[in-house]
Amino acid sequence: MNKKIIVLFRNDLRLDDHPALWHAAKSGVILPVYIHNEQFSMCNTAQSFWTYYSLQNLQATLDDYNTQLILRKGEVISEVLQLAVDTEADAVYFNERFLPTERNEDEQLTNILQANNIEVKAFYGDSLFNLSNIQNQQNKPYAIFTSFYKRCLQEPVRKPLGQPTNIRAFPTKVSSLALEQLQLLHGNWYHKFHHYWNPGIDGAMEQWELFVEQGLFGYQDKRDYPAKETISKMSPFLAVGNISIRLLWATCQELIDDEDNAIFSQQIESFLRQLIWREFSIYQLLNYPTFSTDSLRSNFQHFEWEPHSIRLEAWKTGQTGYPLVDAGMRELWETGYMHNRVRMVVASFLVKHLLQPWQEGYAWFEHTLVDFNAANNAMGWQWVSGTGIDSAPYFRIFNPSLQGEKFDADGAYIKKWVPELALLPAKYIHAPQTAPTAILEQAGITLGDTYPLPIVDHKTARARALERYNAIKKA
Ligand SMILES: Cc1cc2nc3c(=O)[nH]c(=O)nc-3n(C[C@H](O)[C@H](O)[C@H](O)COP(=O)(O)OP(=O)(O)OC[C@H]3O[C@@H](n4cnc5c(N)ncnc54)[C@H](O)[C@@H]3O)c2cc1C
Repeated sequence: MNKKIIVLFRNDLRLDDHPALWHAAKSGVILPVYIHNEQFSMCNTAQSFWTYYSLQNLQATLDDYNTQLILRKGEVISEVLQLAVDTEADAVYFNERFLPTERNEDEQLTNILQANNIEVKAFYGDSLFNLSNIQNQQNKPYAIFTSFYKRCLQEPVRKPLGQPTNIRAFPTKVSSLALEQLQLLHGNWYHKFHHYWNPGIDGAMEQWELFVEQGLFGYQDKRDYPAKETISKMSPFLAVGNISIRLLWATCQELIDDEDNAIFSQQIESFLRQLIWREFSIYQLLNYPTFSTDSLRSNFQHFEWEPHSIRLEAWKTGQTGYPLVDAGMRELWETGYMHNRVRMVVASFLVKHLLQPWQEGYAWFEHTLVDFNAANNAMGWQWVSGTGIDSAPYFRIFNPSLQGEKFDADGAYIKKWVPELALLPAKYIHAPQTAPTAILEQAGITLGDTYPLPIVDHKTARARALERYNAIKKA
């Protein structure tokens, strides 16, 4: 009963429904540990801001149990082994992860610890379903989302475990680095993120309750409109595990089961469907280990991209002359987040209008998104680029101006993030170059000076992209 157990915290920075912690708390005394590996976790990203404040919040929550979170920096396997030896730990518990590099690391860690007679227990990680059990009738991975989705709905989702009632710390003191020594924060780019987010366990619960109260019951109808705040914004909390995906699922199921909510069940189910998109992305990462680096459709190896640093920079900085694209890219830089509809439009624009390899977009999102997640990011880019399985066909090319007219009809989203267009009437806001000179003057806009002219012409860019695509179709 008094086993000494090290519990590793990685992308599960919470106490609630944390299987490794839950089982360790029942079996002995605990040493909670977080090891920052600069090699794997990219430094100086928007997500390191999130991790920093999540760790701060996790430590504060553990204080209630008189337990210290031990922080270390360096190579994970040797750090864990050293800690286990120094503290005479009997066991190391952790929740599984999904990235190939992480799975490899966990496997090596397990082997080394076991070779040193230290028990290792790995618990199922942050997915709703046991994805390794999900295969089609030919015992192959599902390639179509709808079939995968229907299959998932037949699988049980384990109820969330809650928070351990008691956590008992190791009896002896163990040295820890101070949070600052992990050097997660560099420069001051992300200070402004505090205006928009409250990372950590408490912030996750607040955000979730707010969404259930104000967004969930209208989710399906409004989720595509970036100016309407009816999406959950749970993605950054899920990315580092401030909240359990199973808790979101269980809350929604309870609401669906409540007869008073019968007329809203479709809205709630639509939200659950998005959670299964998240499962589908993890599933692809598990089945295709190079998912986040290589196009799954092999004919794209022959695609003639046009790497171009000036175009790429214009896209990154929101200076393309396409207002919806620019609004999205500036929202991203300002807040570390971008609405899903706009992510699809900016991604399509980069890959198809500007002919930049999708991996460039993936890398920029990895750097700037507070919700960066390799599986979702890879699926998003491969879906838009037409390079993935069950993805949008390459020849379907979004017209960014029409997307704006459809999903931001009055231009409220654009006006918020591209303020130099704020005085332009809605009729012209999605394509300022079509506005008469007098209207531009009244709105204080000089195209090419206060706001860029379109970096490429839509029709020409579309034709060029289709030409390139036809070339690989024949290859
Ligand atoms: C090019 C591109 C890149 C993306 N990169 C990421 C990324 O790095 N991290 C990330 O979490 N999501 C990514 N997405 C998916 C999606 O845009 C975000 O999950 C969503 O915008 C997050 O906002 P939300 O939490 O308010 O979502 P909601 O609409 O409230 O959905 C709830 C949850 O469902 C899941 N979800 C919703 N849409 C998707 C989707 N299309 N694919 C997978 N899961 C989904 C997310 O976990 C999300 O938090 C990307 C999409 C595209 C097109």
